[in-house]
Amino acid sequence: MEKCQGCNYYQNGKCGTSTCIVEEGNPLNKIKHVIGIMSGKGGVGKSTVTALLANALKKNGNQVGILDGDITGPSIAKIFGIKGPVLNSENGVIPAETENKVKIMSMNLLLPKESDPVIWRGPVVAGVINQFWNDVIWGELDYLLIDLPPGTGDVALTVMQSIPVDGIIMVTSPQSLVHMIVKKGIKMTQKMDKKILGVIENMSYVQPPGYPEPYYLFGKGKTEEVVKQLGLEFLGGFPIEKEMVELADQGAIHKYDNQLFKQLADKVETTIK
Ligand SMILES: Nc1ncnc2c1ncn2[C@@H]1O[C@H](COP(=O)(O)OP(=O)(O)OP(=O)(O)O)[C@@H](O)[C@H]1O
Repeated sequence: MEKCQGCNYYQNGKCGTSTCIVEEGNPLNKIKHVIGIMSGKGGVGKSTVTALLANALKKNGNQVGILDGDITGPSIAKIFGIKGPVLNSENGVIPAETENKVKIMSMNLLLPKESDPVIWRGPVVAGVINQFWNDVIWGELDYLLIDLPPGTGDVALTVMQSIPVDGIIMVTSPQSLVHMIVKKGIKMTQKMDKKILGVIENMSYVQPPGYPEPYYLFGKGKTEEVVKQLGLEFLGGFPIEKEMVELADQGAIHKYDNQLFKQLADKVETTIK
């Protein structure tokens, strides 16, 4: 895995060319659509949004996979309660499967201990993404969601250059600082000629039990305004949700249901067909 540099990737015993090309992927895979979940800044809830969207797409009757592109800070396996190691076959790596039958490939499923750090330079990390695309037997999927690491670095670049991404969903939290950083992700996506499906605001508000109105800790409507100024679609605001975090911490995020994500899944299905 550590043999190739930059856009290079290790396949069939040799490194690919240094030019970034769109990869065909494993011939055993029939992946209809690829969607990247991105944000400029860390900790805004990308992995949470990825997991909840995957659940909603699955519930709508789709075959769904999640490629955890956050190689150095993977959290997808943990919030679904999945542990490695994943199995290898002669045709490639067999992804793990969640209780609700979402396929998952994450760096944590390859590490001896989930708390072991991955201390690799960017190009090596980017190479692993290509391997997760090429060497994992995803089989037939309607949607592969890629949970990108925060920022506009090597991994985001590799995903946009070498994987046929149909669209990007941007995740932000309501603070203006995050808006500024999210704009960088939006500009990068536009430069790479990828479609932005819209922006979702996570941790929009809080509604403690017994309170009649939602409380907007960081102000109401600012994200929507910024998103509209950029000519993009605002996909809605998801609140700070105690029940969801408790389930995620127990490794049972598949048990959480939410109408906003049902709507998001419906939207994805009608936009990307
Ligand atoms: N709507 C929410 N309500 C409450 N807690 C949330 C919400 N969304 C995310 N969190 C919590 O915030 C933390 C960060 O979320 P998450 O891992 O999804 O963010 P991320 O953007 O993927 O982070 P990273 O930058 O590390 O990849 C987690 O503990 C998660 O449970």
